Amino acid sequence: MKEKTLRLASVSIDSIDKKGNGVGSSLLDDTREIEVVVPFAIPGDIIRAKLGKKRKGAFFGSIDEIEKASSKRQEARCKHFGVCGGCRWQQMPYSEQLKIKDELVKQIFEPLINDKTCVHSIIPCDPNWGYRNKMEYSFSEDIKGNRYLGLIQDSSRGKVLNLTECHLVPPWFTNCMQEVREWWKNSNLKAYHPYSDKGSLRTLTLREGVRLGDRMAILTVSGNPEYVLSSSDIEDFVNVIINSSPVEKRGGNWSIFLRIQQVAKGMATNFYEMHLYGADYIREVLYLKEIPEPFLFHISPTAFFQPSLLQAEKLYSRVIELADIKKDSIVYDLYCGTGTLGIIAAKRAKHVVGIEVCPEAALDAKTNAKLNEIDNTTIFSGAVRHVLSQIKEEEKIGLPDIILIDPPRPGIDPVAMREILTLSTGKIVYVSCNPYTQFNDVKEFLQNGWKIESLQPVDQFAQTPHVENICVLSK
Ligand SMILES: C[S@@+](CC[C@H](N)C(=O)[O-])C[C@H]1O[C@@H](n2cnc3c(N)ncnc32)[C@H](O)[C@@H]1O
Repeated sequence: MKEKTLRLASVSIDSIDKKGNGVGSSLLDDTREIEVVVPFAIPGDIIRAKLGKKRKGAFFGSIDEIEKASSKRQEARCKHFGVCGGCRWQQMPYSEQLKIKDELVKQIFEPLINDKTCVHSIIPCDPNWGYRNKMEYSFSEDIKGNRYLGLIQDSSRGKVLNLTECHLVPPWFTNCMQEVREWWKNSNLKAYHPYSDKGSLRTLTLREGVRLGDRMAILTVSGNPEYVLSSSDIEDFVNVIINSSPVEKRGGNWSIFLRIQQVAKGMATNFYEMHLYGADYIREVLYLKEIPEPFLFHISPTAFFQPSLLQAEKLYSRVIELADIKKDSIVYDLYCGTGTLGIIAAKRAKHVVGIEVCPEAALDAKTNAKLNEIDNTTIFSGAVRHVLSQIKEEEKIGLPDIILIDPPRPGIDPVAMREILTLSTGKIVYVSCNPYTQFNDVKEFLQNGWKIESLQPVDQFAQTPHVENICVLSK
């Protein structure tokens, strides 16, 4: 097949877009100024870019050659850099990444803040390599039958890279994933193909409870009955995982699950979990600033946990500091996950209410309250929008003095927002891993009489463009 020749343009990169791509301008045909988005380019670079499609007013380009490198450019650490969609900022020193993230949060919130708003400097990610405690790898097969297990390639619509190194995770993740790839290559199992609904293997998720050395592996497979795994396939998988790092050599537990993902046209996707081996959770221990005793958390396979232990400790310590909880405070912890923030807050508060939609995480939150000898919390399993209206109707639990909010990336849904706005409270501490959706929500709070007290960015995602942000609101 003849390869399409793409037009070339020299692009001076001067900014970064929402996804962390370089953005710059170029003169097309020496006359027309165009905007070009170039993945892996950074401000100060002059790039000869191959021009692709125009999307939302800008051309999408790829690096053909770096004509002049930015003075900030450095050698990437990983051999997969530039292809892998995992960490896209390795070509910038970490100090530069922090500067950009710090500026980005200020830029996003600029229309909502004034001279009185306290904008704190970003809390760095330390260490900024090897910090992740969870990674999901995808199985894929091409038409020639070549098999791939690894991360999705950048800008590729799901093409998978056979990863052999990764510096965001501890080494055992990559070793274990490679052992699973070898096992798969010697088996008759096919990778799942979403368009045809054929094949078995979808993803391999690895998680770690860092302090106690617990490790979890979750194999997600198709729910199509034609492609179920045999008991010997499952047994082999378990053995591969256990033998990849035997517990006798390292301490800590293995926890292994099979997750069955059932898709049917017009129906919501269903997940079923089969516990295959070891404990049905991993444990994590957290140390918080100015709280002498450590906290212990059990985490189920489907439950959310912050992606880096050390950054989670810094994030939670800062949230508790900014919330300034008093002995008689009633605290609501919305989107509470395994109960982490609420349980820590409960040490200082009169009562804490946690709300979490994932039933397994809500159950973990109840277990975690007991494990930490906390008896002043009530955990509700359900969506924030439903539980808040139920709490108000029943009038058994007092209204909050402080609300902690930590929703998923899309932010607070409109019905939940309406419910939160009807709660009379003095303070909101809003944590988000997506400052863009956080900005929209905060704008709505401001339209309803709230004001921003402070902003505190926290870097939980070094080597990537993502940033976490805390916003404190008062009324
Ligand atoms: C970013 S996590 C934060 C969890 C927790 N605060 C922590 O630090 O571990 C967001 C949590 O919100 C939960 N969630 C998502 N949508 C929800 C909803 N509509 N109502 C309640 N919880 C929801 C998710 O299951 C997830 O546990």
